[in-house]
Amino acid sequence: MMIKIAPSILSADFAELGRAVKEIDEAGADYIHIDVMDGHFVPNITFGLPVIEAIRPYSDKPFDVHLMIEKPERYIEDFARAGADIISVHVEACPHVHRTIQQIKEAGCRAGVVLNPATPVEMITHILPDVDLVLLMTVNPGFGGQAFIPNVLDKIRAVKKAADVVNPELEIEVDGGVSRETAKDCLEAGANVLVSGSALFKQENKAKAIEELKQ
Ligand SMILES: O=C(CO)[C@H](O)[C@H](O)COP(=O)(O)O
Ligand SMILES: [Fe+2]
Repeated sequence: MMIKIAPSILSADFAELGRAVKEIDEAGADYIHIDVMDGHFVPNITFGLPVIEAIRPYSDKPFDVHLMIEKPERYIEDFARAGADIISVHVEACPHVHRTIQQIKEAGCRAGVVLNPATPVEMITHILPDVDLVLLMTVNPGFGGQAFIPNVLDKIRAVKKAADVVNPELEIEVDGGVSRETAKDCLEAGANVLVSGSALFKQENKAKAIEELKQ
């Protein structure tokens, strides 16, 4: 499957967000990864609907919206209208995750489901055929710049193995602590979408950094 890089704008300069989105678009980002946090599901607050709407004109690349919010079903249509192309919800935040996935598709978006590092893959086995993407957190969600949790590699392999049988088109995305070193392990384990925040935004030459991650 094609390797894709999804820079996380969590590490961008928020005072210059439009410019940052344009910069990573032109540097070859495949998706623009957007971390929405509510200060409740995770211990941090980032940004929401009006910010997504405001940055939408700065890139034509798919907006990959990672919702770290409680009861995300309340806002699916709003995020679709604000410009999301992919909406991913945490299984830990969704008691009726199958219903929420259908809701995302009905809103015209691709649907993703996310697992925290300690949540077993078995939690999503039964919805693998229904989702377009599985996002495996490789840090505890809430902040950029944390250390990669290597145990998650086994979960990548397990999702890949199951997806090959029931949903071969499934994208497997990893998020948190992805760098040149850890990217290789994730790709070998079966991931094809790499989120990168702090490691990428630290680099002056974003195009080179994106290309290096792919290699
Ligand atoms: O979802 C996230 C945090 O909850 C971010 O996408 C992730 O942390 C990216 O940042 P970094 O690459 O610096 O770890
Ligand atoms: Fe994220």
